[in-house]
Amino acid sequence: MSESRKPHSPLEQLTDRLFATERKPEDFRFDASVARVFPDMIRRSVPGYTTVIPMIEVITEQYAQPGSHCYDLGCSLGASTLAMRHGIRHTDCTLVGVDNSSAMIERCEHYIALDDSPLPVHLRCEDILDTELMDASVTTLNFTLQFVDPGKRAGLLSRIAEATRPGGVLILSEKIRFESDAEQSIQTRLHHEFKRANGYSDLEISQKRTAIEQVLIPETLEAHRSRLLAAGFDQVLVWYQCFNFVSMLALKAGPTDSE
Ligand SMILES: C[S@@+](CC[C@H](N)C(=O)[O-])C[C@H]1O[C@@H](n2cnc3c(N)ncnc32)[C@H](O)[C@@H]1O
Ligand SMILES: O=C(O)C(=O)C[C@]1(C(=O)O)C=C[C@@H](O)C=C1
Repeated sequence: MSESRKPHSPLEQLTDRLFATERKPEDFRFDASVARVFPDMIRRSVPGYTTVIPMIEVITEQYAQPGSHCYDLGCSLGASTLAMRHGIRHTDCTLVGVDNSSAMIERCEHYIALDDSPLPVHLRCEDILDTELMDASVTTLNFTLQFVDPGKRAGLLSRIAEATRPGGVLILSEKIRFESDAEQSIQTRLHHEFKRANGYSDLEISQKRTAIEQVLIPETLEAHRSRLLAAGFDQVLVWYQCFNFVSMLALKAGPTDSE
């Protein structure tokens, strides 16, 4: 077999060039071509991603409760799942990763197998809108809710809040939009500069923007905050922001919180 026809190993680190040449406009999907380059794509596209992932481990360590379930909803290749796995200190916790892209789940299995932590990871190739949630202490939606139909977001968050134990949390990372047009335009420009600094061309930035326009629907921080409170969480705080990307922590009050 010639060098160029060798099959890629499932874990080979490939550079994202998906939007580098002119292509016909099509909605972005998490298919096999995206799964192949995803570690490179998300690191070069989401400001703060390389900080958020290790902090998910720190937050999970604080809030994972013995005997509870921990969920990573929209786990992709398992970067956030592995951060949770390393943060969980209780051997009787059940860690579940869910994604409805079979290309992502297949590769995720390889990454999980390579990781040496003993806690089992249960992977489900399912829609997070249908997946069963119960007795949770930590749930993560790391840049996933933004891809869910806006009309279905409140129902999902209510189901998560209902499944969460007192003292448990939801880690919610999202691309956001801003009330003020002036701020929207500054933060978008800075995000695009971040992409440029990471080697993306103007063509790549503009074609990706068109591809995600109808698929990734950002909301304001206030919309997130009020919906999380309405869903049944007691407190919402922003623990990270870089340009138009934020990560929030939504908490359910614990048994000792009012003392
Ligand atoms: C930006 S990626 C998440 C990144 C990942 N959490 C990480 O930290 O590396 C979004 C993922 O959500 C998945 N996704 C989007 N909508 C979904 C849904 N309704 N049900 C299940 N997975 C979904 C996509 O397939 C994709 O893998
Ligand atoms: O907003 C953009 O330009 C992005 O590329 C963001 C984003 C994301 O936030 O998930 C979009 C799709 C890919 O999953 C990687 C990054």
